[in-house]
Amino acid sequence: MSLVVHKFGGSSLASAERFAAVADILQKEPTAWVVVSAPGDTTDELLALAELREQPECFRTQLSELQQKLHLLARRTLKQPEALLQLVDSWIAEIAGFLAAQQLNDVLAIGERFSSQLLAALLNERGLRSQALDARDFLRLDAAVVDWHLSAQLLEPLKQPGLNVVTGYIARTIQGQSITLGRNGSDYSATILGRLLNAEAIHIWTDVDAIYSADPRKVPSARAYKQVPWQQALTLAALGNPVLHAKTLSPLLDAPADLVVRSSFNPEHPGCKVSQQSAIEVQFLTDIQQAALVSLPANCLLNAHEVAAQLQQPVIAAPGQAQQWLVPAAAVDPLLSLLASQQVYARVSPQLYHLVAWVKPAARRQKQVSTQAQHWLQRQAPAAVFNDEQLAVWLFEQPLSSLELTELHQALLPSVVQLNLVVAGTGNVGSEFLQLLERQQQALAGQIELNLAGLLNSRQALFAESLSLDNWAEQLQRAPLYTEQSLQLALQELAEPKVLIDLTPSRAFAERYPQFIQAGFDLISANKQGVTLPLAQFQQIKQLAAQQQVQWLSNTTVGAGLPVQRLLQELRSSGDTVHAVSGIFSGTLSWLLAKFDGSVPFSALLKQAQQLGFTEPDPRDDLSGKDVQRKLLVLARELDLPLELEQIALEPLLPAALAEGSVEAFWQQAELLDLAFAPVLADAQQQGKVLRYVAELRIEQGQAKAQVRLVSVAPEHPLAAIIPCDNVFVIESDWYQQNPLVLKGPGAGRQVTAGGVHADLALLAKQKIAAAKAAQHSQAQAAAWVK
Ligand SMILES: NC(=O)C1=CN([C@@H]2O[C@H](COP(=O)(O)OP(=O)(O)OC[C@H]3O[C@@H](n4cnc5c(N)ncnc54)[C@H](OP(=O)(O)O)[C@@H]3O)[C@@H](O)[C@H]2O)C=CC1
Ligand SMILES: N[C@@H](CC=O)C(=O)O
Repeated sequence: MSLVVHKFGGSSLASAERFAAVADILQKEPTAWVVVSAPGDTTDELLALAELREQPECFRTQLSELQQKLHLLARRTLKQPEALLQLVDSWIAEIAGFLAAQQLNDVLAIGERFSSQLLAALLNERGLRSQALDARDFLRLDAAVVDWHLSAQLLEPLKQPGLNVVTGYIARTIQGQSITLGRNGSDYSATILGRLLNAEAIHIWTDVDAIYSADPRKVPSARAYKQVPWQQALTLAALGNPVLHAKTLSPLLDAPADLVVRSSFNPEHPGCKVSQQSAIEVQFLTDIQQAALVSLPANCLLNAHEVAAQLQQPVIAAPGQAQQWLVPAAAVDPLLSLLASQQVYARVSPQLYHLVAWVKPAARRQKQVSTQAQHWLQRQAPAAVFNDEQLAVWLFEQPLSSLELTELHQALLPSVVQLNLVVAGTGNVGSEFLQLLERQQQALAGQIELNLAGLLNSRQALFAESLSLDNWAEQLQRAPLYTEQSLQLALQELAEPKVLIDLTPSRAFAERYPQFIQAGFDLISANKQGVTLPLAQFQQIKQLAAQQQVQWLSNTTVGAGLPVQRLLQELRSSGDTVHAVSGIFSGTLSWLLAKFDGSVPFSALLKQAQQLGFTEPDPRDDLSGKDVQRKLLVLARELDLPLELEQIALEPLLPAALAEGSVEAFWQQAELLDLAFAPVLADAQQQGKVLRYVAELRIEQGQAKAQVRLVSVAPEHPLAAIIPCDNVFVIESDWYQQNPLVLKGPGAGRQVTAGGVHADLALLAKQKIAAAKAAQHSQAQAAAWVK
């Protein structure tokens, strides 16, 4: 069974209300493991108390205040606090003795012991089976290194069903002395426990629900990430980021668990996942106020990561310079002592620097910074620059102000509008669309970021802050199976603006458009099912889209990349009235009938058309004329004609015997097509004509008459002179009566269709850019009015 370890920090346990909020969270997870820190500032108060040891009066006053504080918290949290009050009194009575015996860690342990007892008691009062566990009863460290074997052995008999609430921050040495795990020690306890229990995930509950691209107190425009790839989290941690510590991540280096940072103040938010499986691309800007540059002798083989782990301080090898290390000022002396103990004598820069590091986007591995960033750096003139594919480090002689850091952040991570893309369907059209996406991203870079945030096929779905285009197929293959509910949840959570691009052939999927619109999506469909739903259902989606002010673009549903719907829209918006639309609407049938001369069997040609990506997933949709019937309906609806599919007369090409059964069964008997088509071709050839499958919509006195059928035309007929796969749209209108308007070109295929979908996307992107500019403009105007 999947197991999650939840860790709650001091701010999540600072009051009775916070304990109640934590219990509310755990109510939904009745079999989880929980790690707790001391409530609020209790550890600092215990440390302050220890310092007052030589001043008995002050010591007694502080001790009594602490006792009262813990009593009050227990009373406010529990209905029956008596047992815990007695326990607190016994711990308080022991403090002086511990201090006299120089056992400070036993004193510090009181904070976590109190939290675990209080939370377990509260959970029991709520009817959730739970026990408090003192981590010192199982967690053993030998010279600051976890003894995994012994700890696991000691933990085994302590496990109980229900909730196990474990003290964070504290452990024991092999010799049995209490120890603490240092700064952010409870996070470390949680990941150690996660590994001991083989947990699926460790949720670190704190007061933020994201990991930011920079410290939001210094850089107000910092981006909140919902997912961070493991490797980048490690780099960020190595740089001393306060949200993630290298030590916290270390137990999970060779374990498959995810680490999730969540806010106990906003428990519905899924938080930020640090995932080993993530293929997303994020970047960070982080700084260290006072850093020294340490130069090591050329023959020194020490590794900065290992030294950092030993010192529990950030020690970073300067990118591209293994013998030059960067360390915070406070770590210089401990580092020099450690080096000296190994006969390594290093040179330390005479001055301290303000270090600014840029953790680069993982997928693009940029070596160059943007021109804007280059200009900024020229102006600021850093004293030293180190750069490799993953990290850039600049050393400045003066500290950078918050404004300067914000400028650099803006230059490195420009805040252009981001449009989140979810692509449904990764077959012929979908994979070609993804192939073309990078070029479109680059073409629109600086104006809008076309961010691939979700991908799905009929089984699996993959969502992330930003998906890499390099290996989307492998990523999707490894992604979990989804249900309707899980998919809807993931779609709902995605930030707006967002567009769902439907490249599936599925009617069931198209019937979910109202849900997608309600979740805030614009829609782009190559799938014809949505635009050809029964009229009432279609109109309901159109109305909903209008109400929610989202777009529904579907230009590729007819003529693939040919802009036939847009042409009709333009004519109508210019005051013209369309009287008829006719022509060849099927790329597959156009190709087959132009190629079919009897030299190659019809069934073999059909197979080729499928391989070329022209046919529908089920080619009977093409042969039956249904696909053409649908396309004619789409154009009729574009002209606001209230037509249903069944009102379009259809003459199928497909022999009735092949209409039933699976696609596989159809392909097995496809030679029946050869028998059916040979006489049709012979008949046309005898008359000196060619075969064409045509569609026609005529509007006479407000009444629409529509039909799709096979015809034979003379070689001089306009529909005879085509290149195989061409679609031809003949439009008759007030202004194009004698000489109709003709649109002609390839009407099927991966590239033209994917290109057409990109044309819809570019149109939508332009609208989003314009909307963002309009919003900025009105904000600026509002600001001017306020002044
Ligand atoms: N080919 C062309 O020239 C043109 C095609 N179109 C339209 O584009 C669409 C895609 O065509 P094409 O790429 O050739 O088809 P493919 O069969 O090659 O790919 C279809 C994709 O849709 C996925 N899919 C099927 N059902 C669902 C569902 N219910 N939910 C999510 N995903 C689903 C499939 O998943 P899985 O991989 O799991 O099977 C597959 O990835 C069709 O609607 C077609 O009519 C429009 C204009 C031109
Ligand atoms: N199968 C269709 C593809 C485009 O819609 C066709 O052949 O026209």
